[in-house]
Amino acid sequence: MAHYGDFQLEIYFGGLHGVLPKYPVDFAGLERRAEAAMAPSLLKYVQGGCGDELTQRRNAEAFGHWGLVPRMMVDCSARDLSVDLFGMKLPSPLFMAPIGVTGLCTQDGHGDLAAARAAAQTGVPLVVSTLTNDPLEDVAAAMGDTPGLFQLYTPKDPELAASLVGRAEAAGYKAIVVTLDTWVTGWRPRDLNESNFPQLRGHVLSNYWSDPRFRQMTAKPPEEDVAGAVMTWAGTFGKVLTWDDMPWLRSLTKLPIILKGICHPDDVRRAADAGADGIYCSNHGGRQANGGMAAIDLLPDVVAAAGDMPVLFDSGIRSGSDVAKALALGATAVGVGRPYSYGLALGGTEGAVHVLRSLLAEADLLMAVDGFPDIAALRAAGAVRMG
Ligand SMILES: Cc1cc2nc3c(=O)[nH]c(=O)nc-3n(C[C@H](O)[C@H](O)[C@H](O)COP(=O)(O)O)c2cc1C
Ligand SMILES: O=C(O)C(=O)c1ccccc1
Repeated sequence: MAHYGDFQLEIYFGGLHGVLPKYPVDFAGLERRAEAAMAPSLLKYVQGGCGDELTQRRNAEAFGHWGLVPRMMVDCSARDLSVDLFGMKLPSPLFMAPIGVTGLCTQDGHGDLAAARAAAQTGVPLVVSTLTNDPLEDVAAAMGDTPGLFQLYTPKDPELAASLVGRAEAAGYKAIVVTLDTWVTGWRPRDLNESNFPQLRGHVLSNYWSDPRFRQMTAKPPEEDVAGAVMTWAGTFGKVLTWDDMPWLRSLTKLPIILKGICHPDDVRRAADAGADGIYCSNHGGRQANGGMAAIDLLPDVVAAAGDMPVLFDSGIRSGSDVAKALALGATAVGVGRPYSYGLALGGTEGAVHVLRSLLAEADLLMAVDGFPDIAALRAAGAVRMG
């Protein structure tokens, strides 16, 4: 039986023939390489966060005060990392979180397609941002048999919202992830000090440019007047959503709706009452609000309130043990964010695949050593809070 952990032996055996891994297998090494390779403005945008980035740092550091307790004499020679999510049988609990500048992360500007191909190669689903350099239909087509989810930034124009969701459904996406925490952009000093905001320079707006409704909203076709179209985009980008909008959102699609940015158990209950199908616990990687708690510390209460609803999680996942801890604390599926952007920047599809395989190999080997043959066992064991 093949296991994700086999990547380890592949690397060691490669070394016997003088072949070393092309990219670092750890986050710190990966980030160092990305710092040297990426264009400074893109690096700032990806690496940076809100305020003094306290929440962003906490997100990653907080995994350190959660511990797994190993169990021995359990046969873990065969491991099963698969999970069920809305009827999809996924080979692993990992997914790629939506990253709106994925398109820019490869030099050719087609990073969204490169990420989609990484999804195709690994079976790790990609949550495709509203902000892409290639239209959502083209990104879906590059995913092969791996399911994709579409992340919606809900525009103020209701017809544009309906059009984007309808296109996603028609293109075969399996769920709509509605991001709630970004109708306005957080205070990001690294970007502000350089006036660095890629969208306002006309990047990653292809889903708008290609949209029939958006094209009705601009005076001239976007190709002829990028600056004008960008202003139309800025005018419609972020609708202020409240619970009263849920019936309308629900009416747009038959697909499962997942609400991204939910961190409070009362909001979980309201989401369930309002007809949401899934919860996505995340603080946007500390990019939107600073001063908050680490997302992983909020996950247990979110899971408890969610009952049978699946809970997706991201914010601070940097290693396979982080993945395992999020699962032990009740996440149904775990999102990797910044690390795969760095993988894309270093080696396109190959680099992203490397990052995903490294995370999965570490999680798999941890489960093997610690006596958890599958995700259910990990979840049943839980994690212990220290300090
Ligand atoms: C550069 C960048 C762009 C992002 N763009 C989006 C986006 O378009 N839509 C969205 O819902 N979240 C977006 N996010 C948030 C991610 O989906 C995810 O919540 C975050 O990256 C998790 O934090 P981590 O990468 O530090 O683990 C973005 C994150 C980064 C780093
Ligand atoms: O950069 C982000 O995190 C992001 O998702 C975003 C997208 C559009 C406007 C502001 C923030």
